[in-house]
Amino acid sequence: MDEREWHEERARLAKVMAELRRQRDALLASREQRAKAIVSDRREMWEEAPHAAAEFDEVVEMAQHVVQLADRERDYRILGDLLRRLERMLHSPYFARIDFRFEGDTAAEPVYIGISSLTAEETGERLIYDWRAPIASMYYDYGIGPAEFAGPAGPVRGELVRKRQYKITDGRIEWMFDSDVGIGDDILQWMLGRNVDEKMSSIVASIQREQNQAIRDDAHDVLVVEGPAGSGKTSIALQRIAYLLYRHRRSLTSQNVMLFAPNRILHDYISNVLPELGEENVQQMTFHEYAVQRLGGGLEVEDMAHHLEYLLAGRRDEAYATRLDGIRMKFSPAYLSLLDAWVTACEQAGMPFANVVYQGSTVVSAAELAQWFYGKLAHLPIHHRMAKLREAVQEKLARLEEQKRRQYERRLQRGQYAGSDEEIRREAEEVVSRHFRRIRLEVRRMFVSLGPRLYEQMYAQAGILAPLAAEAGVAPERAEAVRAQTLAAIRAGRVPFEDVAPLLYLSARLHGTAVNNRILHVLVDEAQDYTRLHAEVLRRMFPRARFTFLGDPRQAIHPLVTADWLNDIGQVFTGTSHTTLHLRRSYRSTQEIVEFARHILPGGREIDPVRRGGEKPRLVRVADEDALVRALADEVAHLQGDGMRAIAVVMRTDAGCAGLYDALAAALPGLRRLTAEDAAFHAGVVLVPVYLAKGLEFDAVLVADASDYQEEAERRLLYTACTRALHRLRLYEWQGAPCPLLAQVPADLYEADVRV
Ligand SMILES: Nc1ncnc2c1ncn2[C@@H]1O[C@H](COP(=O)(O)OP(=O)(O)OP(=O)(O)O)[C@@H](O)[C@H]1O
Repeated sequence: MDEREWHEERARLAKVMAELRRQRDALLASREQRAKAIVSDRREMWEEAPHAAAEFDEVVEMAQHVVQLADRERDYRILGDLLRRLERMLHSPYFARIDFRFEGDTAAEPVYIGISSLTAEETGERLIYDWRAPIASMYYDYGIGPAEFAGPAGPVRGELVRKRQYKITDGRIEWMFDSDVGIGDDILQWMLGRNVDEKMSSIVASIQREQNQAIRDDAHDVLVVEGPAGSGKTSIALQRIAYLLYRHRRSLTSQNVMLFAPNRILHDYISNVLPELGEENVQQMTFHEYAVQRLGGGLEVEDMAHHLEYLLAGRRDEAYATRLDGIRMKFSPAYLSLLDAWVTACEQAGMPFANVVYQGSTVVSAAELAQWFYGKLAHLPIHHRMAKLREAVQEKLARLEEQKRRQYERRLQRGQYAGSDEEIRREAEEVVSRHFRRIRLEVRRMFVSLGPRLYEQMYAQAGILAPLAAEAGVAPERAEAVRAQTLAAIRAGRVPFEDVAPLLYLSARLHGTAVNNRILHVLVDEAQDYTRLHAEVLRRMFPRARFTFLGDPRQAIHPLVTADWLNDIGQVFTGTSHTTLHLRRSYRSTQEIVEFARHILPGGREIDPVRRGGEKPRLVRVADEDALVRALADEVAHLQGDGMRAIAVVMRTDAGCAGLYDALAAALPGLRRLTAEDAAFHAGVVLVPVYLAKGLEFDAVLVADASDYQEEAERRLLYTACTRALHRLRLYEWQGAPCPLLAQVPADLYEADVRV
């Protein structure tokens, strides 16, 4: 790039910076004025607040004051948001420019692209386009040559004649260069060569074409994004949220979007991306948190982490074997039919209603509920019946409350209570409505508990699992053992992981519709760890939502979960428009790490690493635990010397981490152990079980117990562990106990080392 171009670009940047500063200063002044007005409004309001016996006019005036104050406060907040956006732009106003020649024109127009748009106030000139604007999509989708974007009246065609990328920091151009294909690999290399930060960053400056398609898909109700480890699925989820919030800004706010991720650590790790993009964080949940919320208190619901720990580290006894048989049956497609059949049966008879009892007396009896349910409501579908039943109970309670209130009022009037009629009425109302609030809570509890009771009732039927057993390859008598085990758990108030989705499904069938109408878009990251039943539950619980599922079947860490339903999404979301996008490239790890990791999996060869060279992974053999600890400590020191900050010692289980922690912490002061109870990501040196490391990334990964991955079902687990690494990967085996899952990895893909 020649000096003249540098000069022009610097001059343009100076013009943009001057406009940004002008707008910032104007905003600051206007905000200050508003702040003063708010303070004086508040003071005036308190000083002139009408006294208790105020005239009607005074009260009306006061109410107007309150509304005006609320308006001013809202404006003040909006100004604050705008100001934050301008401050961010003052730091780095744009990251790219495309020059586009509209069809029929002779000259090309430069289009500068940044996190937000900017228009010059005096001239109306558009100085920067938001990366989400339709015209900006050409930056991601095309190289030099013919290009088009979606205009309001159809495609707008023309030619891209230049594509330029910038790195601007604190209003200074650090570098810029032109590229003629996609987004220059140089930039990508530069972005990927960095070290892991405390939190994930946005990727707007280098979104790749295949990713852009996923981010901007707006034509489908259900979108599935499948791609290998490090292909940017989590990044896509977040930039897609930002895109949807922009595109539908009149009808969609952050309150209407829900993001499911596997654990709180990951939630914390990604929590900066949306604010960085100028958007508020959306609602984030784990499926477990959602289940606890839906199923009400009083039940002990097992989460994924504790469940996996049990599967991987639990004692292999009779109970363990029974549980495994149970999981096989409960994850099979036929289980859904069994649950449906049970609901159908209960539509005819046997719904497990309970008496609603308050202070020893029955307010609504189970028999009465059943009479309504199977009587005048019998013609309705079950969830309508349930809604009507609730209404009927509410009405009955309202009548009862009125009756009680009158009774109580009469008692007060007859008694010693000294007060005006009005005071007596108010006193009676207060006391009685306090009681009825509690009764209503009891009613709510009874309805919420119907799901678990229905499930328990199903498991109380001998032979109920028999039809499933054959399909899941489980002997009939084993099915009875599963039944007894599940029944005992549910009766003890425990909900094992494999029963959580079924239970929620039953609840959804019962209470279905009226829930979560506010949520209009649900995104599910790490979708490969969900079963079809999970998806059925989500569909029913968010009836107005569109869905985005992002996952990688090769990283399904549950040994018995196969996310086949993701390939058959139309079966779950019948009657919706849906599509699946496949990503091929992997951005996280060096080429050497991807090469190594993909040999762990059958069929892993299709993964296309972005060409970024590094060191070969190293396989280290150690004699005993002392040698392991020494080798790990030396390696960490060495990696830190090379500038790596985020280093994970990954083990198969939490029990493994607990066993190694004391010895390793003595050799590595500052080591942190991450457990399922943690809610924050730390970019230092951590000891972590693999199922908690999923979704995260580290500069270097040290798989401390490679010898322990012995079973075929654990391939995906080992693959997931290895693919957390950006730059360096080390695996440690016991001498004489090689990991059979590494047998197919060609010897020239790693370096072998022996430490004794
Ligand atoms: N287009 C891109 N430009 C720059 N960096 C990218 C791009 N796409 C992905 N990355 C980076 O690659 C890494 C992996 O991305 P991300 O975590 O979103 O992938 P993933 O598919 O969710 O991975 P996994 O399935 O292994 O959890 C992140 O550091 C992300 O910032």
